[in-house]
Amino acid sequence: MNTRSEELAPAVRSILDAAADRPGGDERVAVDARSLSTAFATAEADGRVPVIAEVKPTSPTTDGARREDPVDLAESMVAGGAAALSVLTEPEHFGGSLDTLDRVRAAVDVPVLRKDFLVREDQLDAVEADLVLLIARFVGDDLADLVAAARDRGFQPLVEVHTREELAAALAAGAELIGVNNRDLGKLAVDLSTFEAIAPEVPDGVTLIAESGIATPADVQRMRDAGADGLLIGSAIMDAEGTDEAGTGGDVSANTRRFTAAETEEEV
Ligand SMILES: O=P(O)(O)OC[C@@H](O)[C@@H](O)c1c[nH]c2ccccc12
Repeated sequence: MNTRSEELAPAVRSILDAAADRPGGDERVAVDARSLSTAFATAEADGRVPVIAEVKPTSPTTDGARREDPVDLAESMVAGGAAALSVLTEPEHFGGSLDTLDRVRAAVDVPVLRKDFLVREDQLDAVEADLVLLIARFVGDDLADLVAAARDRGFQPLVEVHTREELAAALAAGAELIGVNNRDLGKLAVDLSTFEAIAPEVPDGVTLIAESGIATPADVQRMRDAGADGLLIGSAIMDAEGTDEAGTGGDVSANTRRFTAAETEEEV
C-alpha cells in the first residue's frame, strides 16, 4: 500500500488499521446488482439531479450521531428523490454495520453502495450490495485485482480517487464508475476545486461522481457544471445539527429533496 502513516490524518490511520483486521466472508457472494447507470438515467428522465444519498450515522468529521433506525433514514432519502443510496458499513468510526446494509437493501429498490475501507478480496464477501467502494489510495497496486474480483461477484465497483495519479490508476484498472473525493483523506479538509481539477481528465463513457463537501444547491450546480454525472452527499442530508438527545435531527427527506431538485427549483 502507498499509505505512509505520516501522510494520513490520525483518524484515517486508525480507520485503516481497523480495516486491515476486519474479517471477510466465508462464502463467495454472487450479487444480482441493480444498475447505477439505469438509476441515474431514470432520475434524469424525471428531472431529478442524480444523487447518491449516504446513510452515515456519524463520522470523524461530524459532531454527534443520529440514532434513528437507518432503514427509516434510507426510506426518507428515497422519498426525497435519491437515485441511489450509500450505506457505511465501517463499525468503529462511522456507526455502520453489515446488518444495516442488508436491511436497507431489502427495504428499498434503488441501488445501494457499500461504503467501507475494503483492502482484501475476501472482505467483498462479507455482505451483498449493488456497488462497492474501492479507494485507490488505500488499495494501491491491488486495485485492478479488486476491481476484477468485485465484478466477478456481480458488484459494480466505484473507484474513489483524489489525485490525477489515482485517476490514472483507476482508468488502468478498468474502472467505469469513478468518484472524485473532494475530501483529502490526509488532512480531512474538503475543497470542491478538487473535482473541478480532475473531471476534465476523465474520458467520456466513465460515470463520474462528485463526492464529499456538497452542502448547498449552489454546490450541486458547481459540480454539475464541472461534469458530474451524479453526486454523493452525506453530511448535508444527515444533518445532525439540532439533533436532540434521542438522536433525532433534521428532516432527511426534505434535506434530500433540496439537492435532487437543485436544478429545477429555487432553494426553499
Ligand atoms: O458527508 P459528505 O461530505 O457529504 O461526504 C459523503 C461521502 O463522500 C464521504 O462520506 C466519503 C467519501 N469517501 C469516503 C470513504 C469512506 C467513508 C466516507 C467517505
